[in-house]
Amino acid sequence: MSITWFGPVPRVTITEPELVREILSNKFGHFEKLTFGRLQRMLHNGLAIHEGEKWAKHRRIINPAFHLEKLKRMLPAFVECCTEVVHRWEGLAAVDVPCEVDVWPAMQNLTGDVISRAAFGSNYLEGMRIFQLQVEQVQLMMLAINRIHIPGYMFFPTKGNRRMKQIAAEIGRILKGIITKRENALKAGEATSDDLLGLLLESNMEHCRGDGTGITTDDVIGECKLFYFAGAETTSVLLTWSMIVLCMHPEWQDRAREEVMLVFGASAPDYDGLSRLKIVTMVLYEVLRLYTPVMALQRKTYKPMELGGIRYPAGVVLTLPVLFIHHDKELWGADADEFKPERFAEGISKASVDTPAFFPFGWGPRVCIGQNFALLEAKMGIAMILQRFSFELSPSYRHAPFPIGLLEPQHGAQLRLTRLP
Ligand code: HEM
Repeated sequence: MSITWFGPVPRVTITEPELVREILSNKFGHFEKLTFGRLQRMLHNGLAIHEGEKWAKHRRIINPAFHLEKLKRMLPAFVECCTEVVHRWEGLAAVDVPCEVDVWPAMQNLTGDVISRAAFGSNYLEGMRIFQLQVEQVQLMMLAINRIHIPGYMFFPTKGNRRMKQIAAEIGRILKGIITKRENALKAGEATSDDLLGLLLESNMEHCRGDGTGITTDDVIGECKLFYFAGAETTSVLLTWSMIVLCMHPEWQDRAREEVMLVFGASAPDYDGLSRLKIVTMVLYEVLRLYTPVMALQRKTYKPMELGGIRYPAGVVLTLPVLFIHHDKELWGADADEFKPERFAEGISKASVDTPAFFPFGWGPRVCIGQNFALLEAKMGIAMILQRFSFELSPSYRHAPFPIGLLEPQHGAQLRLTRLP
């Protein structure tokens, strides 16, 4: 644990996994999530990140979208999106003649496409445009954060700030268009409420009936934006690092491919088969440990409280440095920095020494809502790629994990893909 006083707000970094779990479990309601106030203002974006009763209500409405049965029904959409990527690559690579591809943008498109279909069903093409705009928005924000030294800079009419406002307006316009179309279709009995937008709109209708159970149209928009924001880049980073790491460790690439071929042969992966992929799952967990996409979590004490024998007043910001914890030699052993998927052979709880210390999706009531979605998507993507290609690092690849929002490959992920016979 380390304590720093930064301006008027005391900040504490908590590295003990037991305390991290206690904070994230929030049993006694002492902690609140830091909503991205400043970040959201910079994004000109009303993401639906709430606290208290409002959060609980949203979670009640959205959770059904992630039930196992719903996820299973999304699989054909996952297959379609992954097929598009591998077909594009098959067009570039010949058997025995490798082609060079930066796989990162391809993975970004893939995960944006998947979220679009899951969220908007038949309206997914309009949704894809939102995803591209969100990517640009986050890039502009990161540039601005690195430049901001002047208070109020984000409100200056600079080129970047003007573009961010334009983007926010365009996203709002597209979403309103999708929502109106879908509402009309629902009224005409032509649409189902199977996708996320359908669920949100059903709830919005309840809100309009005034029984207090539903959410407003602005909330629907905020929720759709949050989906892209939380679900697309995180999963694309996981897929990208997985491919890079499998290049660095060809023996694991071979083992993972053997497993995939044994379970699926040349057929499209199905849910039951994906659940049986042990090696691929171990590889993904080890990538999430070493290249944790969300590097740190934050909470704030809501009232005076005691933690690990120390008393804290209200208003203290607690940083939980997940990436650091995932590399701690005391928790993971002397080989903590090495890629060793076998440490997950007996599951997550036995992977670390003495106490569970694996938090890529957070923990407790606010654990990532999309973790099963993300893992299913990543398994599907990796399995379909392994079925068709072998891959190695290109000589132009430079290994540079870069902590910019998420942990990203700074110079891209240039790989050489060879089609399998
Ligand atoms: C590898 C992929 C992913 C990673 C590493 C990841 C990581 C996380 C983490 C660490 C949190 C907790 C933040 C906190 O406690 O402060 C979180 C929350 C969340 N994630 Fe994910 N996520 C991933 C994929 C997804 C996907 C695919 C979706 C949606 C389709 C999603 C939607 C959300 C939402 C809505 C929350 C907020 C939950 C709440 O506040 O109750 N995530 N994610």
